[in-house]
Amino acid sequence: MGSTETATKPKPHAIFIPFPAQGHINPMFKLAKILHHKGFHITFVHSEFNQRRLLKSRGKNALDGLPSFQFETIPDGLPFSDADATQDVPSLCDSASKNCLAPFRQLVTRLNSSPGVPPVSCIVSDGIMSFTLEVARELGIPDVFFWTTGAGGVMAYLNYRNLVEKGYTPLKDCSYLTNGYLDTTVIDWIPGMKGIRLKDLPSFIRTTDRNDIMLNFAINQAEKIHDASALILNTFDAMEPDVLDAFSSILPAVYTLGPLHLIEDQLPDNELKSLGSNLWKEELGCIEWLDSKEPNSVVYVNFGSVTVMTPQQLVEFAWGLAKSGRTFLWIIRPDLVIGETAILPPEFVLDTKERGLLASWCPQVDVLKHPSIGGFLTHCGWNSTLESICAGVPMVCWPFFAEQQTNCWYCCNHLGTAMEIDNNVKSDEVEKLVNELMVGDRGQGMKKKAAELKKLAEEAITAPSGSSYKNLESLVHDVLMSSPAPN
Ligand SMILES: O=c1ccn([C@@H]2O[C@H](COP(=O)(O)OP(=O)(O)O[C@H]3O[C@H](CO)[C@@H](O)[C@H](O)[C@H]3O)[C@@H](O)[C@H]2O)c(=O)[nH]1
Repeated sequence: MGSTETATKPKPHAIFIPFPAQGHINPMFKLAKILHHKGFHITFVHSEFNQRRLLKSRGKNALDGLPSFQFETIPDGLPFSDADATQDVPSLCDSASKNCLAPFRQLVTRLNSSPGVPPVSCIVSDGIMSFTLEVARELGIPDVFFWTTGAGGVMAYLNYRNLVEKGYTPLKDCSYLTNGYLDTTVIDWIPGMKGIRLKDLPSFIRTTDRNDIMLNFAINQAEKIHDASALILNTFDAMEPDVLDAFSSILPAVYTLGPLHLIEDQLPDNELKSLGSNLWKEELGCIEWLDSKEPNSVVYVNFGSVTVMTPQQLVEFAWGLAKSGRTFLWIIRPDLVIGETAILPPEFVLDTKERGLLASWCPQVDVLKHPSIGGFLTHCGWNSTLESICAGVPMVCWPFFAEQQTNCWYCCNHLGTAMEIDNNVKSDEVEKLVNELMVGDRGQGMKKKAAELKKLAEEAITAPSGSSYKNLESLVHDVLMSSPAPN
């Protein structure tokens, strides 16, 4: 391409629209930064609700953006709330699919008539915000879906309709939730997921209602993948080879680009790199506290941005940690406990004050790669799973909902980097598994496996032959800059 042509041709303009929740925003934000570094003009769309939270947690300039990296907002369709909390997920899914198309279309129209802004040339849409396909079709531009789960999660959701048609879900009645049916029913026909039980499939099958919002939302959104220009996953080929192999005959264009936080890490230290996406204020003192601890001595406890638990479950975790005698960093989100502020027993606080640090939110990637962290007690969200593996940290998993059960199954049974804690959590089991994780033979074996995967993750993003490195190059050149619109 000649220099005159380069000077006149507008930049490619990618509009990013994540589902408005932390675990979705983070990986999409990282990809947006990476594409900006590659010369794209970026518009990153937040919900109005999250815009308020970002301004609160990151300061009034948080959404000023940079030249060619702009933030925009659209309403999520839920009633106004001033809370600094995770929104109700089923309501948000329902509302986003019904109410976001019109404001999104208006936004794109406005951007396309804004002087100095290059025309929107591609959409990078969260896989569960598939209403964007309509706008892509109208404009004749590619719409690439970013599913922020692992490949296993996507494969499971793609088989939800089969599970309904074969009669596995909805469950006949509530007794099926506890009578062993979920634990003993092995599903042997999902490609690439041999040996998975109903218990390990994404939690929305645990319903007795065929009209359940989340069951139907998952079915509908997963089926839309076939209409997208391509599918992006924040995973890497050596992490989920069986499912990814199985995808090759089902989905034509899958781009494994992960781990994106490792690619983000390689960006030059500048204003772009320092843009952040956390909805809660990070307590940076955690890192200083970790600096004072011995290598591999600290258990890190964090259940992500959506998990909630009962006051009793909180107390079981607390006493389990206390009885383990281990040093711990426990992140307790302000809205972690159902219906109330988290209250820990005063005896627990007194008992552990020399060796426990409690905080409400932290810079998790930095925490996990800190040398003093020896293990992670997690809910097994996909980002946490990937971030833990990339830091070579083994896990104890307490999956809460969505595809966390699937991630947990995969880490425990295939990767060998995790152990599962019973859903009906008891302090004795927490104590036992935390000690096994930190000093037991099993924990040491898991740590070795995690270290091997960490190396493979690093290889995946390395030029010139890393699978994620190559996929990113071909996504940019073959799809985002030149592909025709979906039919
Ligand atoms: O104190 C904290 C806690 C979390 N995080 C970050 O927040 C994200 C949390 O993501 P994830 O671990 O995936 O958990 P959830 O927030 O629960 O994520 C939702 O989205 C994920 C991606 O689709 C799904 O895998 C989960 O099931 C779903 O609950 C990660 O990037 C963390 O690094 C922090 O920076 N600091």
